[in-house]
Order: sequence, then structure tokens, then C-alpha cells
Amino acid sequence: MAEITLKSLAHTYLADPQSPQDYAIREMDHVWHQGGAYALLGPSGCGKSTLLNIISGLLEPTSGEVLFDGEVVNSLPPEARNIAQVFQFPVIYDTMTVYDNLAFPLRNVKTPEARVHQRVMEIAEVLELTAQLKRKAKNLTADEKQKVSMGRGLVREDVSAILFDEPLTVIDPQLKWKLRRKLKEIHQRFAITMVYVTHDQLEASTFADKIAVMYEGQVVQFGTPRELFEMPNHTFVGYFIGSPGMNFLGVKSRDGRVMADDTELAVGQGIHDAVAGARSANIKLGIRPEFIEVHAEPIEGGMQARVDHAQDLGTHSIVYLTLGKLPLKARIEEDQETPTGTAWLRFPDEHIGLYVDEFRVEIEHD
Ligand SMILES: Nc1ncnc2c1ncn2[C@@H]1O[C@H](COP(=O)(O)OP(=O)(O)OP(=O)(O)O)[C@@H](O)[C@H]1O
Repeated sequence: MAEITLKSLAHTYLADPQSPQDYAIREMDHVWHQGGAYALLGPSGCGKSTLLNIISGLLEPTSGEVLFDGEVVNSLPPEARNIAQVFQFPVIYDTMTVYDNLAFPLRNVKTPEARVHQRVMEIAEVLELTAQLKRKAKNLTADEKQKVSMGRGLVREDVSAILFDEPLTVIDPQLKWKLRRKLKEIHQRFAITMVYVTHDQLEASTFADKIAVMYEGQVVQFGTPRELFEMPNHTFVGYFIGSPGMNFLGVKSRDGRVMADDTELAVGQGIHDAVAGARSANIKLGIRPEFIEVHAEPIEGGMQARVDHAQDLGTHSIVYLTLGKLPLKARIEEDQETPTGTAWLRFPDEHIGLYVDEFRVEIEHD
């Protein structure tokens, strides 16, 4: 088992890179601590698989170092790194039985047969494969094959880490939820470092204690699901996490007021000072739909907005609003009145994030 450190790591697939855009991984430093359950979350093409393949040794980075427990492993081939990897599609031996497939990684490292049996039975039980153990892998369903593939990744206790690259893609939605819970259970039982790649925020937050959000080849935030929700560090995290994502309004300071386009925003002095003091003209105010106060009647300090429509989602509604010329989304709970026509909005200062050149800045509240 190992702590995995990435030091000044960068990777490009191009022979002659000219700009940061040419890098699949832009220079980064990151630590995956021993025993953690982590997710690597980001949209298609942000560099997740590239990063995983660098850690497992399938790919050599253009620059920087990969360290396992402080030892540089850049030149070690995958088999010497002692990493188990589970891919999107099953990697199993069709002609072998399920039992032999699960036993394979253990027999490969000369594990005594009694121990092989113990481990195979244990993993088969957790993954509910016991009844299939004697069957040939080729006769299994796609779901069952992927479970065997995951079992092969999980069966060795002595691995440095287990890397999962979107392992539940081919799994039926009902079973997906169950398998995620199983993985979590396995993690808690065996305390192996696990890194789980996905583009699905729900999948990431049900599995991981901490999530690394990747965007354009960079980890833009590494935090608990709650931190990512409450304090997104980067506009991309605000937009990507949450459903719907965070509202962002381009703002500037004019005559002592905070303006979004031609609309004055009712916000505290601390926010005004931060907007006025920003070193760039790219300033965005971010507020989550959950934190916008929406009133059906005028209230003191409320900003008047037009209600365009509401989407009833059963336990809550999403209201689509226009403030001045700017579109906004707000979440209204079941027991709250959904306004029609006009609404009055308040942005509580403590729930406002301010982003300069896309990164969150500190606000000194009064
Ligand atoms: N073998 C390759 N040769 C050239 N470019 C590649 C190669 N593999 C990936 N890329 C490019 O590197 C970038 C990162 O790709 P990567 O597959 O790591 O992203 P990802 O986040 O895993 O995406 P997905 O979820 O779609 O697999 C993309 O721009 C991709 O086109």
C-alpha cells in the first residue's frame, strides 16, 4: 500500500508542444494519501485517463515525477508498480472459470493455494459472484463479466493502489448503485488506496471521501463533496458540481456600486471592496441556486426579477428568473411558495463566492 505523489507532473502527446493547450496534463503537484478513497472527476477529454495511465506506468510522463512512498517510480514498468487497474470494459479470460479468473492475479504472484481460495471466496461473496464461480467467464452477462473484472482488481491485498477507470459504464443502472456501495464497503474493509475516475458527480461523491476535480489537464480543486459544493475554488467546479450548477454573473464596480451588466446588485460592503480591488476585469459573482432567497412579495433589500418559468421536480422546484438582463436559476423547496410573474431576490453575503480570472478570492465580510 502506498502514498502516491505527483511532482511537477506534465504530459503532452505532441512532439513539439507550443502552449499549455497542447498538454493533456498541465504541470501539477498532487498527493493521494495511503488508504484514501478518492475520485478523479471531470468532463470528457480533461486528462483523467492520461493521469491514471501515468500512475499505473502504462504511460511515461513528458516531465515530472511519480513517487510511491517517496520512491521515484517513473522508470518502473506497470508490473513492477504493484498497481491493480480496473477498466471501463471487462478484462477477463473468457475460457477460464470465474474462480480461476479471480484467482489469477494471486497465483501470478505465487500466493499459497489455501490463501488463494480464502481470498477468492471472500471477494466473490462481496461481489455476489459465489453462485457463478464454476461457470466459464464467456457464458456470463456483461454485468457479471465486469464484476469479475473488478474482482480481479480487488483480490490482491498487497497492491499499492487500485485504480478504477469508469468501471461502471457498462453496468445496468440498478446494479450500478449497489456496486458503488460494495466498492465503498471493500475500501472500508481493506483500507487500500483507491482512485476512481468518473465524469459523474453522483458516482464520485458516493464513492469518495475526497474528490479531485480536473479541468483542462489540471486539478482545479481537491476537497470533500461538501467543500466542492459550498466553496468551489474555480468557476468550473461551481458549474460542474450541483444540479443545476452555480449561477455566475460578470460584475464590476461603478460609482461605489456592484453592477452586473446594468443591474445593481444588493450585496455587502465586503463584496464591493473585493470587486473594486480586483486586479483583473474578469470578475464573476457566484451563487448557488440553493442559496438564492426567492420571495413572492417585495422585501427590504430585495432585487426585483422576472419569473420565466418553474420546473417542478417533486421534492423541490427550479425557478428560472431574469434579473435585469441576466438569467438565474434558484431552487425552491416543496413547502415554499413558488412566485409567478415577479419575484424579489436576496443573495446572502455568506453564500456569495467571488471569482477573479476564474479562481475564488477571499472576501472580508463586515
Ligand atoms: N493516445 C493519444 N494520443 C493523442 N492524444 C491523446 C491520446 N489519448 C488522449 N489524448 C488527448 O489527451 C487529452 C486528454 O485525454 P484523456 O483520455 O486523458 O481524457 P479523459 O478525461 O480520460 O476523457 P474520457 O473521459 O473521454 O476518457 C484529450 O485532448 C485527448 O484527445
